[in-house]
Amino acid sequence: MTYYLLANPNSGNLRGSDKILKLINYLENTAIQFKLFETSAPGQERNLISKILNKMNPQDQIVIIGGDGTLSLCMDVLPAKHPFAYIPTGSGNDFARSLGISMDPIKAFKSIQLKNEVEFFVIGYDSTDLKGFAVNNIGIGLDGAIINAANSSKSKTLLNKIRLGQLTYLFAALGVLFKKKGFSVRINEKEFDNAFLFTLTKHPYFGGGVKIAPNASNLNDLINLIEVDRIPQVQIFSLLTKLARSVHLKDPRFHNSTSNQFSITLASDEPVQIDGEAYQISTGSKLHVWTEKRTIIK
Ligand SMILES: Nc1ncnc2c1ncn2[C@@H]1O[C@H](COP(=O)(O)OP(=O)(O)OP(=O)(O)O)[C@@H](O)[C@H]1O
Repeated sequence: MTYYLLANPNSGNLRGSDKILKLINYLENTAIQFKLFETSAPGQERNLISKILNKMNPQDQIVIIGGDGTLSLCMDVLPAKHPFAYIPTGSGNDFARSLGISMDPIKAFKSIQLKNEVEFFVIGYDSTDLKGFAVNNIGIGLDGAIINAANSSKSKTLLNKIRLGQLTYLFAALGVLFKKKGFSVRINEKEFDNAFLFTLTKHPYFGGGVKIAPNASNLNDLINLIEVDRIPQVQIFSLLTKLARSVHLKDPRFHNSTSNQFSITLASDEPVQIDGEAYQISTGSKLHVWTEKRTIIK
Protein backbone atom coordinates (compact mmCIF):
# COMPACT_ATOMS: atom_id res chain seq x y z
CA MET A 1 0.00 0.00 0.00
CA THR A 2 1.03 3.60 -0.56
CA TYR A 3 0.36 6.58 1.73
CA TYR A 4 -0.76 9.64 -0.27
CA LEU A 5 0.28 12.67 1.75
CA LEU A 6 -1.32 16.07 1.17
CA ALA A 7 0.81 18.51 3.18
CA ASN A 8 0.80 22.25 3.89
CA PRO A 9 4.39 23.31 4.70
CA ASN A 10 3.17 26.81 5.55
CA SER A 11 1.03 25.58 8.47
CA GLY A 12 2.03 26.19 12.09
CA ASN A 13 3.46 29.65 11.30
CA LEU A 14 5.94 27.91 8.94
CA ARG A 15 6.85 25.24 11.53
CA GLY A 16 4.78 22.71 9.54
CA SER A 17 7.67 22.19 7.12
CA ASP A 18 9.92 20.93 9.98
CA LYS A 19 7.32 18.36 11.03
CA ILE A 20 6.77 17.25 7.42
CA LEU A 21 10.52 16.78 6.97
CA LYS A 22 10.71 14.76 10.19
CA LEU A 23 7.93 12.48 8.94
CA ILE A 24 9.45 12.08 5.45
CA ASN A 25 12.81 11.10 6.98
CA TYR A 26 11.04 8.49 9.09
CA LEU A 27 9.10 7.08 6.11
CA GLU A 28 12.25 6.87 3.99
CA ASN A 29 14.28 5.24 6.77
CA THR A 30 11.59 2.63 7.37
CA ALA A 31 10.97 2.00 3.62
CA ILE A 32 7.28 2.88 3.88
CA GLN A 33 5.86 3.71 0.45
CA PHE A 34 4.46 7.20 0.12
CA LYS A 35 3.78 9.95 -2.40
CA LEU A 36 3.99 13.56 -1.23
CA PHE A 37 1.75 16.34 -2.59
CA GLU A 38 2.75 19.65 -1.00
CA THR A 39 0.81 22.87 -1.41
CA SER A 40 2.92 25.81 -2.58
CA ALA A 41 0.24 28.53 -2.23
CA PRO A 42 -3.16 29.02 -0.55
CA GLY A 43 -6.17 27.29 -2.07
CA GLN A 44 -4.41 24.33 -3.73
CA GLU A 45 -6.04 21.74 -1.46
CA ARG A 46 -9.02 21.19 -3.77
CA ASN A 47 -6.94 20.30 -6.86
CA LEU A 48 -4.46 18.18 -4.92
CA ILE A 49 -7.25 16.11 -3.32
CA SER A 50 -8.75 15.47 -6.79
CA LYS A 51 -5.32 14.50 -8.13
CA ILE A 52 -4.75 12.07 -5.23
CA LEU A 53 -8.22 10.52 -5.59
CA ASN A 54 -7.53 9.90 -9.29
CA LYS A 55 -4.17 8.23 -8.63
CA MET A 56 -4.72 6.14 -5.49
CA ASN A 57 -5.84 2.49 -5.38
CA PRO A 58 -8.47 1.17 -2.92
CA GLN A 59 -5.79 -0.26 -0.55
CA ASP A 60 -3.91 3.09 -0.41
CA GLN A 61 -4.39 5.65 2.36
CA ILE A 62 -4.82 9.42 2.08
CA VAL A 63 -3.15 11.40 4.90
CA ILE A 64 -3.85 15.12 5.31
CA ILE A 65 -1.00 17.02 6.98
CA GLY A 66 -1.55 20.62 8.06
CA GLY A 67 -3.47 22.79 10.49
CA ASP A 68 -7.21 22.95 11.04
CA GLY A 69 -7.65 25.19 7.98
CA THR A 70 -5.98 22.71 5.64
CA LEU A 71 -8.08 19.84 6.98
CA SER A 72 -11.25 21.92 6.69
CA LEU A 73 -10.57 22.86 3.06
CA CYS A 74 -9.88 19.19 2.25
CA MET A 75 -13.19 18.16 3.88
CA ASP A 76 -14.99 20.43 1.41
CA VAL A 77 -13.91 18.20 -1.49
CA LEU A 78 -13.18 14.77 -0.02
CA PRO A 79 -16.26 12.53 -0.55
CA ALA A 80 -18.04 11.81 2.76
CA LYS A 81 -17.62 8.04 2.38
CA HIS A 82 -13.85 8.26 1.84
CA PRO A 83 -11.91 7.50 5.07
CA PHE A 84 -8.87 9.71 5.64
CA ALA A 85 -6.04 10.10 8.15
CA TYR A 86 -4.74 13.36 9.60
CA ILE A 87 -1.46 14.59 11.09
CA PRO A 88 -1.61 18.02 12.80
CA THR A 89 1.10 20.54 11.94
CA GLY A 90 -0.85 23.75 12.57
CA SER A 91 -0.62 26.37 15.27
CA GLY A 92 -4.04 25.77 16.86
CA ASN A 93 -4.63 22.08 16.12
CA ASP A 94 -8.02 22.08 17.84
CA PHE A 95 -9.37 19.20 15.76
CA ALA A 96 -6.44 16.92 16.70
CA ARG A 97 -6.92 17.92 20.35
CA SER A 98 -10.62 17.01 20.17
CA LEU A 99 -9.88 13.45 19.00
CA GLY A 100 -6.66 12.89 20.93
CA ILE A 101 -4.43 12.74 17.82
CA SER A 102 -0.75 13.12 18.72
CA MET A 103 0.96 16.44 17.84
CA ASP A 104 4.13 14.44 17.16
CA PRO A 105 4.06 13.52 13.45
CA ILE A 106 5.78 10.15 13.89
CA LYS A 107 3.57 9.10 16.80
CA ALA A 108 0.50 10.21 14.83
CA PHE A 109 1.69 8.22 11.79
CA LYS A 110 2.38 5.07 13.82
CA SER A 111 -1.16 5.27 15.14
CA ILE A 112 -2.52 5.61 11.58
CA GLN A 113 -0.69 2.38 10.66
CA LEU A 114 -2.90 0.53 13.19
CA LYS A 115 -5.87 1.37 10.90
CA ASN A 116 -8.44 2.09 13.65
CA GLU A 117 -11.51 3.63 12.02
CA VAL A 118 -13.40 6.22 14.08
CA GLU A 119 -16.68 7.79 13.01
CA PHE A 120 -17.12 11.44 13.91
CA PHE A 121 -19.31 14.36 12.84
CA VAL A 122 -18.50 17.54 10.93
CA ILE A 123 -20.65 20.66 10.48
CA GLY A 124 -22.08 21.15 7.00
CA TYR A 125 -22.88 24.77 6.07
CA ASP A 126 -24.68 26.37 3.17
CA SER A 127 -25.69 29.97 2.37
CA THR A 128 -25.68 32.25 -0.65
CA ASP A 129 -22.10 33.26 0.31
CA LEU A 130 -20.59 30.05 1.69
CA LYS A 131 -20.80 26.29 1.31
CA GLY A 132 -18.67 23.48 2.75
CA PHE A 133 -17.79 21.50 5.87
CA ALA A 134 -16.21 22.59 9.14
CA VAL A 135 -14.32 20.22 11.45
CA ASN A 136 -14.18 22.59 14.44
CA ASN A 137 -16.33 25.70 14.56
CA ILE A 138 -18.02 28.52 12.71
CA GLY A 139 -17.71 31.87 14.46
CA ILE A 140 -19.69 34.95 13.45
CA GLY A 141 -18.76 38.32 14.96
CA LEU A 142 -15.93 38.41 17.50
CA ASP A 143 -13.79 35.43 16.44
CA GLY A 144 -14.57 36.10 12.76
CA ALA A 145 -13.30 39.67 13.21
CA ILE A 146 -10.15 38.48 15.03
CA ILE A 147 -9.24 36.02 12.25
CA ASN A 148 -10.00 38.65 9.58
CA ALA A 149 -7.83 41.23 11.37
CA ALA A 150 -4.98 38.75 11.92
CA ASN A 151 -4.96 37.60 8.29
CA SER A 152 -4.87 41.15 6.95
CA SER A 153 -2.28 42.27 9.53
CA LYS A 154 0.83 43.83 7.99
CA SER A 155 3.02 42.40 10.76
CA LYS A 156 1.90 38.77 10.18
CA THR A 157 4.60 37.92 7.60
CA LEU A 158 7.34 39.45 9.72
CA LEU A 159 6.14 37.74 12.93
CA ASN A 160 5.94 34.42 11.05
CA LYS A 161 9.49 34.85 9.78
CA ILE A 162 10.78 35.34 13.29
CA ARG A 163 8.55 32.46 14.46
CA LEU A 164 6.31 34.63 16.63
CA GLY A 165 3.24 34.28 14.41
CA GLN A 166 0.95 33.51 17.39
CA LEU A 167 1.38 37.15 18.48
CA THR A 168 -0.52 38.24 15.34
CA TYR A 169 -3.69 36.72 16.85
CA LEU A 170 -3.08 38.26 20.26
CA PHE A 171 -2.64 41.76 18.75
CA ALA A 172 -5.69 41.25 16.50
CA ALA A 173 -7.78 40.04 19.48
CA LEU A 174 -6.88 43.05 21.60
CA GLY A 175 -7.79 45.45 18.78
CA VAL A 176 -11.11 43.74 18.04
CA LEU A 177 -12.19 43.31 21.69
CA PHE A 178 -12.38 47.08 22.08
CA LYS A 179 -13.79 47.97 18.66
CA LYS A 180 -16.24 45.24 17.62
CA LYS A 181 -19.89 46.25 17.96
CA GLY A 182 -22.79 43.94 18.80
CA PHE A 183 -24.92 42.64 15.92
CA SER A 184 -28.43 41.25 15.37
CA VAL A 185 -28.85 37.62 14.48
CA ARG A 186 -31.81 35.26 14.35
CA ILE A 187 -31.13 31.58 14.94
CA ASN A 188 -34.00 29.17 14.39
CA GLU A 189 -36.77 31.21 16.02
CA LYS A 190 -34.60 32.95 18.64
CA GLU A 191 -33.46 36.55 18.19
CA PHE A 192 -30.21 38.02 19.61
CA ASP A 193 -30.10 41.87 19.22
CA ASN A 194 -26.63 42.55 20.56
CA ALA A 195 -24.53 39.44 19.88
CA PHE A 196 -20.78 39.74 20.33
CA LEU A 197 -19.40 36.20 20.49
CA PHE A 198 -21.48 33.81 18.40
CA THR A 199 -19.86 30.44 17.79
CA LEU A 200 -21.20 27.13 16.55
CA THR A 201 -18.87 24.35 17.57
CA LYS A 202 -18.69 20.61 17.06
CA HIS A 203 -16.28 19.90 19.92
CA PRO A 204 -15.00 21.68 23.06
CA TYR A 205 -12.05 23.63 21.65
CA PHE A 206 -11.53 26.87 19.79
CA GLY A 207 -8.69 29.35 19.32
CA GLY A 208 -5.95 26.79 19.98
CA GLY A 209 -7.10 24.94 23.10
CA VAL A 210 -9.70 27.23 24.72
CA LYS A 211 -12.49 24.95 26.03
CA ILE A 212 -15.42 27.06 24.87
CA ALA A 213 -17.98 24.21 24.95
CA PRO A 214 -16.73 21.73 27.56
CA ASN A 215 -19.65 19.32 26.99
CA ALA A 216 -19.44 19.23 23.18
CA SER A 217 -18.17 16.16 21.33
CA ASN A 218 -17.60 15.38 17.67
CA LEU A 219 -18.59 11.76 18.38
CA ASN A 220 -22.28 12.78 18.52
CA ASP A 221 -24.37 14.68 15.96
CA LEU A 222 -25.00 17.84 18.03
CA ILE A 223 -23.76 21.35 17.27
CA ASN A 224 -23.19 23.60 20.32
CA LEU A 225 -24.09 27.27 20.02
CA ILE A 226 -22.26 29.60 22.42
CA GLU A 227 -23.39 33.24 22.44
CA VAL A 228 -22.39 36.24 24.54
CA ASP A 229 -23.93 39.72 24.17
CA ARG A 230 -21.77 42.82 23.72
CA ILE A 231 -21.03 43.92 27.29
CA PRO A 232 -18.86 46.72 28.75
CA GLN A 233 -15.10 46.12 28.40
CA VAL A 234 -14.46 45.63 32.12
CA GLN A 235 -16.99 42.80 32.14
CA ILE A 236 -15.33 41.17 29.12
CA PHE A 237 -12.15 40.62 31.10
CA SER A 238 -14.03 38.99 33.98
CA LEU A 239 -15.75 36.66 31.47
CA LEU A 240 -12.38 35.81 29.88
CA THR A 241 -11.01 34.69 33.25
CA LYS A 242 -14.06 32.42 33.68
CA LEU A 243 -13.49 31.07 30.17
CA ALA A 244 -9.85 30.35 30.97
CA ARG A 245 -10.98 28.34 34.03
CA SER A 246 -13.75 26.58 32.01
CA VAL A 247 -16.44 27.76 34.47
CA HIS A 248 -18.03 30.23 32.03
CA LEU A 249 -21.18 28.22 31.28
CA LYS A 250 -22.40 28.78 34.85
CA ASP A 251 -22.46 32.53 34.05
CA PRO A 252 -25.91 33.59 32.73
CA ARG A 253 -24.24 35.92 30.22
CA PHE A 254 -23.14 32.82 28.27
CA HIS A 255 -26.00 31.43 26.21
CA ASN A 256 -25.49 27.74 25.37
CA SER A 257 -27.84 25.57 23.30
CA THR A 258 -27.52 22.43 21.20
CA SER A 259 -29.21 21.07 18.09
CA ASN A 260 -28.23 18.97 15.08
CA GLN A 261 -29.17 21.86 12.79
CA PHE A 262 -29.58 25.63 12.94
CA SER A 263 -30.80 28.32 10.53
CA ILE A 264 -29.12 31.68 11.00
CA THR A 265 -30.08 35.05 9.49
CA LEU A 266 -27.96 38.19 9.93
CA ALA A 267 -29.13 41.81 9.97
CA SER A 268 -25.69 43.14 8.93
CA ASP A 269 -22.59 42.04 6.99
CA GLU A 270 -20.42 40.15 9.47
CA PRO A 271 -16.95 38.62 9.44
CA VAL A 272 -16.97 34.85 9.84
CA GLN A 273 -14.28 32.34 10.69
CA ILE A 274 -14.60 28.72 9.69
CA ASP A 275 -11.89 26.50 11.22
CA GLY A 276 -9.63 29.56 11.37
CA GLU A 277 -10.21 30.64 7.74
CA ALA A 278 -11.63 34.15 7.22
CA TYR A 279 -14.89 34.74 5.32
CA GLN A 280 -17.79 37.23 5.24
CA ILE A 281 -21.56 36.72 5.41
CA SER A 282 -23.77 39.40 3.92
CA THR A 283 -26.89 40.99 5.34
CA GLY A 284 -30.06 38.94 5.03
CA SER A 285 -28.17 35.86 3.92
CA LYS A 286 -29.50 32.67 5.53
CA LEU A 287 -26.89 30.22 6.76
CA HIS A 288 -28.06 26.66 7.30
CA VAL A 289 -25.84 24.31 9.36
CA TRP A 290 -26.25 20.61 10.04
CA THR A 291 -24.07 17.60 10.94
CA GLU A 292 -22.68 14.80 8.79
CA LYS A 293 -20.71 11.64 9.57
CA ARG A 294 -17.10 11.12 8.43
CA THR A 295 -14.56 8.34 9.04
CA ILE A 296 -11.03 9.04 10.23
CA ILE A 297 -8.19 6.51 10.62
CA LYS A 298 -6.40 7.33 13.88
N1 LIG B 1 2.11 26.61 0.69
C1 LIG B 1 1.25 27.48 1.22
N2 LIG B 1 1.60 28.76 1.40
C2 LIG B 1 0.74 29.64 1.98
N3 LIG B 1 -0.51 29.31 2.39
C3 LIG B 1 -0.92 28.03 2.22
C4 LIG B 1 -0.06 27.07 1.62
N4 LIG B 1 -0.72 25.88 1.58
C5 LIG B 1 -1.95 26.11 2.10
N5 LIG B 1 -2.06 27.39 2.50
C6 LIG B 1 -3.20 28.03 3.18
O1 LIG B 1 -3.01 27.93 4.58
C7 LIG B 1 -4.29 27.96 5.21
C8 LIG B 1 -4.42 26.85 6.19
O2 LIG B 1 -3.43 26.94 7.19
P1 LIG B 1 -3.61 25.93 8.41
O3 LIG B 1 -4.88 26.20 9.12
O4 LIG B 1 -3.42 24.55 7.90
O5 LIG B 1 -2.39 26.27 9.34
P2 LIG B 1 -2.44 27.05 10.72
O6 LIG B 1 -3.27 28.27 10.55
O7 LIG B 1 -1.05 27.20 11.17
O8 LIG B 1 -3.12 25.98 11.66
P3 LIG B 1 -4.36 26.07 12.68
O9 LIG B 1 -5.57 26.41 11.85
O10 LIG B 1 -4.45 24.71 13.28
O11 LIG B 1 -3.99 27.14 13.67
C9 LIG B 1 -5.31 27.81 4.10
O12 LIG B 1 -5.83 29.09 3.80
C10 LIG B 1 -4.48 27.27 2.95
O13 LIG B 1 -5.06 27.49 1.68
